[in-house]
Parts: sequence; structure tokens; C-alpha cells
Amino acid sequence: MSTIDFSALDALDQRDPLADKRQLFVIPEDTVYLDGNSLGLLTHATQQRVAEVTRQQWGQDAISSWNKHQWVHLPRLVGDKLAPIIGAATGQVICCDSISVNLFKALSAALHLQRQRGEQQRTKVISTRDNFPTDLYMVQGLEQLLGAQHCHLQMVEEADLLTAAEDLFDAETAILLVTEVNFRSGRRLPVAELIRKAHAAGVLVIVDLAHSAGAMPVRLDEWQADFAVGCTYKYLNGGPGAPAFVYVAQRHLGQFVQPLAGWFGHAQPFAFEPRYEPAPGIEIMLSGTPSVLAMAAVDSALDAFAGVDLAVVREKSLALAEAFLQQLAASGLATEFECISPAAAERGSQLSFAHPQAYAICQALIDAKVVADFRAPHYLRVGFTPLYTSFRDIGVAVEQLTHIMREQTYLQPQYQKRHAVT
Ligand SMILES: Cc1ncc(COP(=O)(O)O)c(C=O)c1O
Ligand SMILES: Nc1c(O)cccc1C(=O)C[C@H](N)C(=O)O
Repeated sequence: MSTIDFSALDALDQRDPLADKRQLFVIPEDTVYLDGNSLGLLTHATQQRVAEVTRQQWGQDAISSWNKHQWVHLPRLVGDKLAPIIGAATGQVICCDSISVNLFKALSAALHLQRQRGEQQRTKVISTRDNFPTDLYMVQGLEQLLGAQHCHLQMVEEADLLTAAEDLFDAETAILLVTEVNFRSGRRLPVAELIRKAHAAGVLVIVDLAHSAGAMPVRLDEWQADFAVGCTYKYLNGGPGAPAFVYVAQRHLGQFVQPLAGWFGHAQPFAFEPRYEPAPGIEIMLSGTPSVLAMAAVDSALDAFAGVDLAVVREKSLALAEAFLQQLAASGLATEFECISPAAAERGSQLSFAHPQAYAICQALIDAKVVADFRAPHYLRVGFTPLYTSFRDIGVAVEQLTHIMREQTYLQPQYQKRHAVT
């Protein structure tokens, strides 16, 4: 007998101000999808837009589309569409490349800004040990390229950043590279407060919004962030490998060099001048030709956010997580699954649970058409995407999990053998 109170969950769905948004998405058949924190779902509009761009723009209008369909301006148009979602005024956000590549540009630019200010001794980049590895690798790559005397990484514990940030920022510190929401635990760091402390110590801040953009209110301008990066393939539903974004505060534009100085970042790309002259605005962050099909997908996916208040998104995200925890407790699983995510105010839009059999349980859940994911060493992650996750979804997910645990389905050999990479 199921312990899930589906009528209570259905009542929550009926009162949900975002319920109408679900119909904008292609929901995989008979599936509960709790992995929007890794890959967001496709919208019907995006499916049509990509078909249309392929059929008409590429197929018929071909090269004229660079002007006729504004292909050449897509990075900026998409950036400006994204700006309000992350609390930025227009002209400071551009859509391009991956988070990794944009971080290379932002890190180099911030180091250069410190030198421009006469702060040559500021060569240290502080980040958290449990940050998403690519962020740390990008700093390590720069360290190898420039030499440790010009750039070096100091990894700190999240707890130390929370309790003693002032002690970490010394006269050598150039940059704080901080990811707002930890990909493994879901812990959300107080970015506004960290920026205040960093600035008081002369430190510039780069924020990684991979697990924030589209999931909660972000206020880059209000926070006075210096740079930010983020992806569009998670909560913004731009598609697998969709181009990322980069934000540069208006006050820094025109003040730094960007080392990946490609022709799309030139003041006049189509003048084909032999000498590089950077674009005066946010286009300086561009390097090469935009991926038009991918960017068209992001552009149309962002339409799902039209008229959406991100405070409402956040409220629903926390209510979905709360419903998950309640149903888990009602099913008698709360002690077996140790929740490693912090309390509501200090977490993002996911819950992570430690369990020695997390990998096998996750595979069994996926086979039962509940898509969650696993992160080493032994965490089961469930992500909530308020635009399409329903409260009923939560009930079905916990019901399946209860069944898998009761029947010990996860002990079957096909679930015990590790094969999946993501
Ligand atoms: C916090 C964070 N940063 C960066 C990335 C990856 O960046 P990229 O777009 O370079 O693959 C991810 C996940 O893929 C992430 O969770
Ligand atoms: N970007 C990814 C990819 O290219 C393949 C598989 C997964 C991803 C992810 O987004 C992972 C994700 N950042 C995470 O939080 O684990």
C-alpha cells in the first residue's frame, strides 16, 4: 500500500501559479524528470525554432541569414534576453562558448584589472575545494601558462569561506571565484555578502551561476558582482552543450584586455583589419563565430521565462523539495537516506542524499522512469525545475524509490555494475 498522499499533492498542483508552464515542455513519456539541474528539458517552441532555422534560414536564406535573421547579433540578443533573469541591466551579458572558456576570459580580465590598478602583487585566486572541477582546472591552466608568480590557486573549504572570509583575503588575493550553488551538496553560498567582504579587501569576484540561473532570483548588478559565468543547458533549458553566458559589470567594460581576442570581439569584425581593436562593449568577451543553431535554441528556450517572477520560481522550488522530504519521511526512508543538503534558505534547487548504494539505487530509479542522478562518491541527487516539475511528480518519485528499497531491486547485478558516466 502506498503511503503517498496524492490528493494533497494534486491540491498543491492546482494552486501552483507556474502550473501552466509545464505544457511548454516536451516531458519524456511516463517519466518523472528530476535531472533539470544537469540537462533541462526541451520546449516545444525550441523544437519548432530549430526546425525553422534549419529549414528556412539555413536551408533557403543560407548565407544572407547572417544579416536577414540577425545571426551575427545573436550572442548579444540572447545575452540581453538573459540579463533580467540574472539581475543585470542590458549590455553586460553575452551568450557564447562554454563556462570553462568564459572563465578563462574572465579570470584573465580580472587579473589584468588588478595590474591596471597597480596591484601587481595580487596574483592569488581563491576558490573552494569542492567547486565544480572545471572552475579549478581553469585557474590551474592559467597558473601553468603564466607562471605561479602571476597566477596561483588557493583552495579553501566552503566552511572557512562562510565563517572567516576576511581572514582569507590578504594583500596577495586578486580574485574570489565562487560558485553560488555547490553541484554535489546543493549548498548555496551567500554571494552578496561574500562580494561585500571581497571588495572591502580589494578582491574582485567572479560568480559561477551554473546552478542558479533560472532556478532562483540572482541580482548581479545589485550585488556589485565583477564578472559572472553560467550555463544555459540546466535550468534555462537551452539544450545539450548549449552556449554559456558571461557577465561583465558595466564599470569594468573598456578597462581590461581579453586574451582570446578573436574577430567577433573586434570593434569592427567585418572591417577585417590586421590589428586587433577590442569592441568597446560586452562584445569584447566574444572570440569566434557563434554556433547559430545552438544559440537559436537558447533564444527560444528563454521565452518560457516570459512573465515569470523568479521569486515565485524559488518559492515553488523550495516547496517541491519540502514535499520530497515529507513524502520520504512518511515512507519511512528519511533515516536511511541522509540528506546532505542544508536547510532551505542555504540550498539551491536540489536535494542530495548519501547512501552506500546510491549508484545502484539511481540506476534502478531510472529504469522505473524516475530520472535522478548520481555523484561520486555516494550521492543520489534530485533536482527540481519549477517550470515543469509537478508536486505529483514528487509523489511518484518517492513511491518508486520506496518500492525499489522494499524489494531491494537495486541489488540486481545490472544495477550494481558501474557503466554510466554522468
Ligand atoms: C558549477 C559548474 N560550473 C561549470 C560547469 C561546466 O561548465 P562547461 O559549460 O564548461 O561544461 C558545471 C557543469 O557542467 C557546473 O556545475
Ligand atoms: N555539462 C554536462 C555534460 O556536458 C555532460 C554531463 C553532465 C553535465 C553537467 O552539467 C554536470 C553538472 N554540472 C553537475 O552538476 O553535475
